[in-house]
Amino acid sequence: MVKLQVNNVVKVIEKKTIIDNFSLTVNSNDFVIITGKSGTGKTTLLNVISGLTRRDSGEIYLDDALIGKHMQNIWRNKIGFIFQDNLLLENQTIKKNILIGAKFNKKLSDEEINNLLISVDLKGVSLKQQVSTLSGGEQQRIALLRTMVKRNEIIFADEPTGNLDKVNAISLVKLLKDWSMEDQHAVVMVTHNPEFIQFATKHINLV
Ligand SMILES: Nc1ncnc2c1ncn2[C@@H]1O[C@H](COP(=O)(O)OP(=O)(O)OP(=O)(O)O)[C@@H](O)[C@H]1O
Repeated sequence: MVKLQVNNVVKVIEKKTIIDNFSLTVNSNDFVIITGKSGTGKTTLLNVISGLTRRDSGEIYLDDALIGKHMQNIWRNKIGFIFQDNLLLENQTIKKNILIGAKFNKKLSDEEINNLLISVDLKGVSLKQQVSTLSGGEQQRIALLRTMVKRNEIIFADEPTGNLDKVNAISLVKLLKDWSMEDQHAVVMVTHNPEFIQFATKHINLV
């Protein structure tokens, strides 16, 4: 099923065409990876097709509904974001950080949260523990959970492994991929790391 349809999108910044007639079909089970050298427009593209940034022309459809040039609430509830800087609430507990994501959805029991933590290899941490006591990789997994519990239909991720070492980076992308396959969430991820292409159902290299 087509989740997101991007047709001939153009983005011009300061008279420079950064995105030139870009088209993409994202199905509900797609794991799209966008690579490209620095400055090729990866972040700009992600921001435009996710509605964070206004496009100059072209069409974007989400679930067959044409999305206006400005992001709308109806669309916002369907999409989630993961960034390099995960912006957790440093002085709050693991539980509180995860539940921020569940706010618009349902209340999760401690047992459900513990099961989620196990699913991202964080067995043994306490729900009352401050997130600041976790390592960078562990914090990034909490950020991933926070996004997952929103159950958005499509996740846009911009260099989500940027702060992680190689082992943690690959493990995070695997988690994202497993989750997207199990629950049929689409993912569109921007990365400079060609190692992740192995996980892609669609790969786009910007030049
Ligand atoms: N707000 C802005 N004002 C001016 N130029 C911009 C702006 N945003 C992006 N650009 C330009 O658009 C081009 C693409 O930038 P973008 O950040 O999308 O590339 P990128 O592929 O994500 O790069 P990197 O891998 O280094 O993060 C660059 O030349 C950048 O200077």
